[in-house]
Amino acid sequence: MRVERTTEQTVPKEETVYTYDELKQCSNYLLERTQLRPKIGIICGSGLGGFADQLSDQDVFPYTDIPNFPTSTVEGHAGCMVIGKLSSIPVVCMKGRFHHYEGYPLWKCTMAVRVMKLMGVEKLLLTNAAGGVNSEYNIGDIMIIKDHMNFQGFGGNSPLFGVNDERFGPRFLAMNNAYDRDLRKKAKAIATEMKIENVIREGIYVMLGGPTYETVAETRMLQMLGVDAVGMSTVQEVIVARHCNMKVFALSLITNKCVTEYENDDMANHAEVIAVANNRKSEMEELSRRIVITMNADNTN
Ligand SMILES: O=P(O)(O)O[C@H]1O[C@H](CO)[C@@H](O)[C@H]1O
Ligand code: HPA
Repeated sequence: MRVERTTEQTVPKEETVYTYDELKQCSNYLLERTQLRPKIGIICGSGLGGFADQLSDQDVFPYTDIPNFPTSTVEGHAGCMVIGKLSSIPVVCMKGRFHHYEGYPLWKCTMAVRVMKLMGVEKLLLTNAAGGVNSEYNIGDIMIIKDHMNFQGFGGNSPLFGVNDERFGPRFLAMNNAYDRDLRKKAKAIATEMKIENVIREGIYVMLGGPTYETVAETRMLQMLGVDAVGMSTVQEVIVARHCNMKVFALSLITNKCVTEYENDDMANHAEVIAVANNRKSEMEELSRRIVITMNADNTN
């Protein structure tokens, strides 16, 4: 089902998943318009798209120009693909991701990961803004994602639902070590070099459907389950990236503390999420830059 918006109404329509050829059309469109051949892909979280501005020799493609592409509708997600060089390394960067709550099915939210794969991308760096569930986490902490809980999967939804196309990957997929152990270890060493180890955490991310933030009862449940941070993205992209055998590394910026007391009137809000992302911009960008250099130097697969 797809949700198609008109000015007055929301009309659900039948829709089938992208074919291999449709995704190939997208990757061909991009490859025909850039000299660069990136092997590293980046997906930027809410308010974190400024990362793409660091790239030199940029070729910029608004999603609205790329054939078959969805559009970004959320503030803090500019909605373009930037191909350029980061410290001389060719990369392709999504400045704006697609979320399930925007009305896109999970297979549609993740289509750009497969487009990147068809372009030749082998490694994926993802960032997101997330709420701190772990009571020891502070606003502005940067969490290296160690693992996730796929709540959509528990509920019977997956970006891999439907007929499996073996050209992308296998029908059944192991998900241990989804967030590459070696890259996580190296990222911690980089954080120490940068002298930001005091704000670095490593933990478990969960994606809920949104767009509501969590109730007190939901946050308490997540704490009991061992969740450290909660957001509304990333998990589906990681599943699709692992399905096509990309190496994955991901960072959550803790933009707010989830409320666990009924007497607490703090209200999570997107303006605060964007503001915190803006404040931590330089650390997130420098850490990500150094991780890209590390990913580029790593020849294992
Ligand atoms: O995960 P990203 O895209 O960073 O965005 C996060 O911020 C928004 C909520 O403020 C949600 O979309 C949540 O997922
Ligand atoms: N909950 C869910 N998603 C989020 C949050 C949150 O508290 N903060 C940023 N994205």
